[in-house]
Amino acid sequence: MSKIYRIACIPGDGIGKEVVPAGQAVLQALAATQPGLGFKFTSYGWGGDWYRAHGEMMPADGLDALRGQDAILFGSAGDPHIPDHVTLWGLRLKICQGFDQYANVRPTRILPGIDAPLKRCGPQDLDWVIVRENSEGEYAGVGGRVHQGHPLEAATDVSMMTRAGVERIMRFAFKLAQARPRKQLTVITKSNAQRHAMVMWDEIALQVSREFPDVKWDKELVDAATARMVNRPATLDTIVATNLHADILSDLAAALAGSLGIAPTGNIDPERRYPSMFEPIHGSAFDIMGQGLANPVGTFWSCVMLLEHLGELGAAERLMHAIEQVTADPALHTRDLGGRATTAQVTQAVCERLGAAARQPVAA
Ligand SMILES: NC(=O)c1ccc[n+]([C@@H]2O[C@H](COP(=O)([O-])OP(=O)(O)OC[C@H]3O[C@@H](n4cnc5c(N)ncnc54)[C@H](O)[C@@H]3O)[C@@H](O)[C@H]2O)c1
Ligand SMILES: O=C(O)[C@H](O)[C@@H](O)C(=O)O
Ligand SMILES: [K+]
Ligand SMILES: [Mn+2]
Repeated sequence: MSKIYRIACIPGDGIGKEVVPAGQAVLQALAATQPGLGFKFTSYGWGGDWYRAHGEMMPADGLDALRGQDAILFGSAGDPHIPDHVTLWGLRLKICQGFDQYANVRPTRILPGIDAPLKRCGPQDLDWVIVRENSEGEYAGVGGRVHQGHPLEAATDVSMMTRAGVERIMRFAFKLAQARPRKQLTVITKSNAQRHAMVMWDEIALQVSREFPDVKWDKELVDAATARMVNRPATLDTIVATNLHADILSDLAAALAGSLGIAPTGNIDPERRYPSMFEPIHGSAFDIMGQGLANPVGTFWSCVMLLEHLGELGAAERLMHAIEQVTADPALHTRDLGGRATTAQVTQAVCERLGAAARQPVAA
């Protein structure tokens, strides 16, 4: 039985336009070497260029086009000539919130061949998954601005947390921690300073923890967590944090594992009411866009997560193996990793490794 998955591709802006086609190329190479697996890609030219032409980042009814797809492969929202809040809210958040993709999952490991910056941290010491609450908190969008330009101008961004929202992300994180070998979860908080919503966050963590007696868990204030990530990385495994805290911690995690260009993410609707969306955690990278220098590995690893979400575990494993063979070779490192390889060379190398793997005789 042949399965053709429908994948919506939204390159967006900046290096998103370079890494998403690279991701499609490796998925295509995977399908070409695996009978019974296929992809039908539909690309959407939404983002900054669409905004210049139509006055919005994506069409008002754009979610309807995505609704019937099996998954979404996303690049980045962010254009040097459009305010960042317009691009982010008009595209990425419109999809994440519109499809209630409330669990943002961000694995970090030091891949083979990567020279990570911490001198006392070997690959075995850093193997984390950060679970980012992806629907509310600091990204609730609640707030306002009045009397602009006047001395009495005022502005607020209100972090909104709901019991339902916190319960579901805690449950997701405990379940994920339970499925990992160490069964260990660290709940990131700031309930010393933020005395309402973060206190509720802590209380709900404790309540949900009772459903998972086999998971060891602890609590860490977010500022101390940054130091722990650097000084005692091996004491962490699964981590759950609010929308903004996890956004920040995951860029730090990516840097500690070698580069922002490697880190993947899935914006997941665990209930599968809507398609989930996979993307590298990085943004448009204005400083290198259009030069063919972007590291596509974060997008490739996001494709692995996409395949896992679709239940294609064998294909996911094959792709991850090909990625790791390529990162193991310093001649195939892009500039962010200290190398000279281009996006195209890394992409071709992963496609070649997939072809070679397909030709290996299958062990009986
Ligand atoms: N999910 C998203 O759509 C998303 C995520 C982050 C930032 N953004 C947007 O992107 C724009 C730029 O944001 P920023 O500069 O803070 O973050 P960024 O992630 O775009 O770039 C930060 C630094 O990391 C480098 N970098 C990032 N990805 C790389 C890759 N694949 N290969 C090599 N180097 C890479 C960049 O060159 C830059 O020096 C902003 O508009 C921001 O809002 C969007
Ligand atoms: O806050 C943002 O800009 C986004 O969350 C982005 O940084 C991301 O990590 O997706
Ligand atoms: K991105
Ligand atoms: Mn981010």
